[in-house]
Amino acid sequence: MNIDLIEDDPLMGEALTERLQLEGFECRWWRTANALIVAAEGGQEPAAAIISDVRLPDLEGPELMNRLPKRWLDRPWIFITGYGTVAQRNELLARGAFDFFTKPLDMDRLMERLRALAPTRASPPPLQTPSCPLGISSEMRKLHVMVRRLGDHWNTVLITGESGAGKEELARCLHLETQPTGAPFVAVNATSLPESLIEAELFGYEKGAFTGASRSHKGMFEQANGGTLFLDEIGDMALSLQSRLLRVLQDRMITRLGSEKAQQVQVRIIFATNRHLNEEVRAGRFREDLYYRINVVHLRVPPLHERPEDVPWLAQRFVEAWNQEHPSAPRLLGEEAERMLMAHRWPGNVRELRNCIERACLLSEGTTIEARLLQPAQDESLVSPTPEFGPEAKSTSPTLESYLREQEKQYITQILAKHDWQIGITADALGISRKSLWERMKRLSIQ
Ligand SMILES: Nc1ncnc2c1ncn2[C@@H]1O[C@H](COP(=O)(O)OP(=O)(O)OP(=O)(O)O)[C@@H](O)[C@H]1O
Repeated sequence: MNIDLIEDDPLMGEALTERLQLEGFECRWWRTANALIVAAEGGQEPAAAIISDVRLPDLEGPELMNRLPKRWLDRPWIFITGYGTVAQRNELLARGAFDFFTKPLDMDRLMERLRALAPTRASPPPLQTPSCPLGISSEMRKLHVMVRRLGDHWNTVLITGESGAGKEELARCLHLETQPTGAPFVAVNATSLPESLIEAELFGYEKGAFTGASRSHKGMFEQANGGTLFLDEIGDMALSLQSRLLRVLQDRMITRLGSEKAQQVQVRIIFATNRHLNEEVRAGRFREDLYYRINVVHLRVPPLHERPEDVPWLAQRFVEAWNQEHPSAPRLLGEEAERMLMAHRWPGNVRELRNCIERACLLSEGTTIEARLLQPAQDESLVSPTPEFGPEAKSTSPTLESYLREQEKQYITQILAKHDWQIGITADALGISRKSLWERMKRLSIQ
């Protein structure tokens, strides 16, 4: 099915065109009402459906309907407006509009509406995904099917979901399954560092760009060149940084701090957040234009309690990972242990489950993991501070835990400071991955 899109805003136009094409629609994009009028008067046939902005620079969208030959009015018109009122909606519908959407635009609902208009459109054949690396639940399988469908055609993807649900895991899967082998995957957490440092981390800097910049440094965009940049916690990013990011999205050009020279990067970007970005837009904390630009394809990772089938499957994977690392002390999950895992709600999601299994493997005295060891640690169940696994919850030593936590925090902070808060170098110095460092910084509230 083909679609005529009339939209003057370049960001909105690009985002809509990209999404329509990903959904399998052909899209013809008109930047002004006049361009369309001239083409229609010259004999141009209308597409199967028309999407139009209400407020165009040269004409109001509804007025445009009056200026076009009749054959153009027989098509379903869908209007988009930033300032929708009930009266305007009723007026548009009375004039024959098929539907009316207000901004922030719900892309998924718009696509649903368009798909309903093309019931006979051959839907893409279901993909065979015999093994899904994300889980066995139907929700995770569906996500995997989506990943495969995106194939090589995506530039920007938004992943949402609760903390620890597996957004980065999904991002890695998207990268691995759609990018050439060996292409870089660079993950960066938008809130892990103060604003000034995150800019330096993202865009890089030249020697002497600021106090402490003793040598030039390649930013994350450059490091991800030819591959994927995963930008986590995008909903918490400062507005000034959002503006810079928007410019990069427009032309994929970056400029190191302290440099005059812009350079082109070929980077696909995956954004992730555990916030509702449309609410952030309404509250003025997130740029509306950036929201449109990144909301082209939206994948939502459901929290673990919405897909309980994945709990024993994931637990089993974590035990297997332990066994591979510790072949002399193999562990086994018994039935009682599995029942216990299934009974918990996992407010900290997969991260909490993984930590719980790792701890139980470590503390287990025999091969079969004792069910009593499968209690969530108190500081991981941030959403529900009360341990849900019975009275044994009190058997660990909080004093030792809090002591170790404080030591860990002090040591990491000290090494971060020593390396100018550069995540990559600090992670190397500590002998852990960047991701692990971010996770620890988050858990220990290191700002
Ligand atoms: N499908 C999965 N298979 C194996 N491990 C997983 C899976 N999903 C998540 N995990 C593990 O759970 C932990 C949290 O996952 P991840 O970092 O992807 O979550 P997130 O949603 O990005 O969290 P945050 O919002 O806090 O950044 C990680 O250690 C990850 O390896």
